[in-house]
Amino acid sequence: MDAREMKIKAAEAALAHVESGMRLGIGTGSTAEEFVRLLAEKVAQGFKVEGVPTSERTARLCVELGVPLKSLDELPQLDLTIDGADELDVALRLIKGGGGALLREKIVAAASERMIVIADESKLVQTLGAFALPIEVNQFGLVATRIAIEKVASKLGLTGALSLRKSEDGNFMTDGGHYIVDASFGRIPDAEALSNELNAIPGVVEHGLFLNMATLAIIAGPAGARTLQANR
Ligand SMILES: O=C(CO)[C@H](O)[C@H](O)COP(=O)(O)O
Repeated sequence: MDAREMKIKAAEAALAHVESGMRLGIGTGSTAEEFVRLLAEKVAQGFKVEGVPTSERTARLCVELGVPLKSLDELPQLDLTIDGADELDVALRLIKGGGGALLREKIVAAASERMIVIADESKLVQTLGAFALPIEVNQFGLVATRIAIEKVASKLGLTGALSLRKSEDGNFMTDGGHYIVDASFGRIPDAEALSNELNAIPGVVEHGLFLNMATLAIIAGPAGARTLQANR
């Protein structure tokens, strides 16, 4: 089974948790897109859902495939969000934001009663951090914010480079008009401490550590999909 087939397996298993009439948060990334494709097939057969997309990219795909959308202001309380992740551990701590949608993804997940993460097994790690942590920062004061992030990293004994994410035509810009600094820490032994410290930096708009948010993970491997339940 190749990586795409594993993503489809995880997305199929997630679809089984979706009931007609649900208000759904819809994630961003290649795994979430497999979910959107499957969801669109059900919608075409008469399944009723209303989706809130976590990015412009996801919104475009939903519109193209006929998945009905609302804004989060129209549907501020959601039943379930289905989203991918760049890394997760068995405690269902996540790193997200590889696709640059972390701010809207976190806002939508926080507005949802439940969050199901879908991923292929390559995303499951012992300790978070091999994937560079995306940190969304305000354009104003970028240098000062970088210095503040470096100070936090040093205080927590984290080493590794910070790099400003680039796109083809300059700095990568999020849907919210912010930049992303990717922090290659290698290992993040205390994700809670790092999250708290980053939250206290004014120029940090949001970061990609999603802690205590996912309620279930569906991990697909060659033998099929298995679930990990949050222990809370
Ligand atoms: O956080 C994300 C986007 O901001 C994605 O969920 C994450 O990058 C995983 O993407 P993919 O399913 O393509 O591996």
